[in-house]
Amino acid sequence: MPEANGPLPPYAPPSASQRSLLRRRAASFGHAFRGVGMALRSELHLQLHAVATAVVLGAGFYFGLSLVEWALVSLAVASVWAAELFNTAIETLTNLASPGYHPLAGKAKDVAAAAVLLAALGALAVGGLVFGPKIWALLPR
Ligand SMILES: Nc1ncnc2c1ncn2[C@@H]1O[C@H](COP(=O)(O)OP(=O)(O)OP(=O)(O)O)[C@@H](O)[C@H]1O
Repeated sequence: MPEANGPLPPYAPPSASQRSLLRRRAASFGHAFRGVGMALRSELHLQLHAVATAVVLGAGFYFGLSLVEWALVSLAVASVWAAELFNTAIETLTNLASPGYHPLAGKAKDVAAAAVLLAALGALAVGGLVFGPKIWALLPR
């Protein structure tokens, strides 16, 4: 480990194994973005989330949220997106594994949907607590 302000170690170009690691990491990001794109194209719920996210970000800038408020809103928005994406993945796998009716398939889908509901309720609570007082203050009295 070089001393602070000490001489920098000589530049070593990434080795072949490091380059392939970087390529794999970059490919993983590509797969993840492709997953978001595919889910967005097929799922109406996610399209609505995209609109809701744009509205929330716009409202956040309009009201000039504090850093902590931005952190809470970001977590709430991300948790709903994550829950929806997991739900889509579980629905897709369930349809593949059990195209016909099966109580376990129904259970998997219901539990995945419950996770979305929970994330959405949490986001609603955060949205109400962060934006509620600001909107209230704008209302004419
Ligand atoms: N293969 C199945 N076997 C048993 N029950 C199922 C099956 N598929 C769906 N269900 C039941 O029907 C409900 C709705 O399933 P569906 O696949 O239509 O999901 P959804 O919530 O309408 O999804 P989305 O609207 O996001 O596509 C499930 O939550 C589950 O209770």
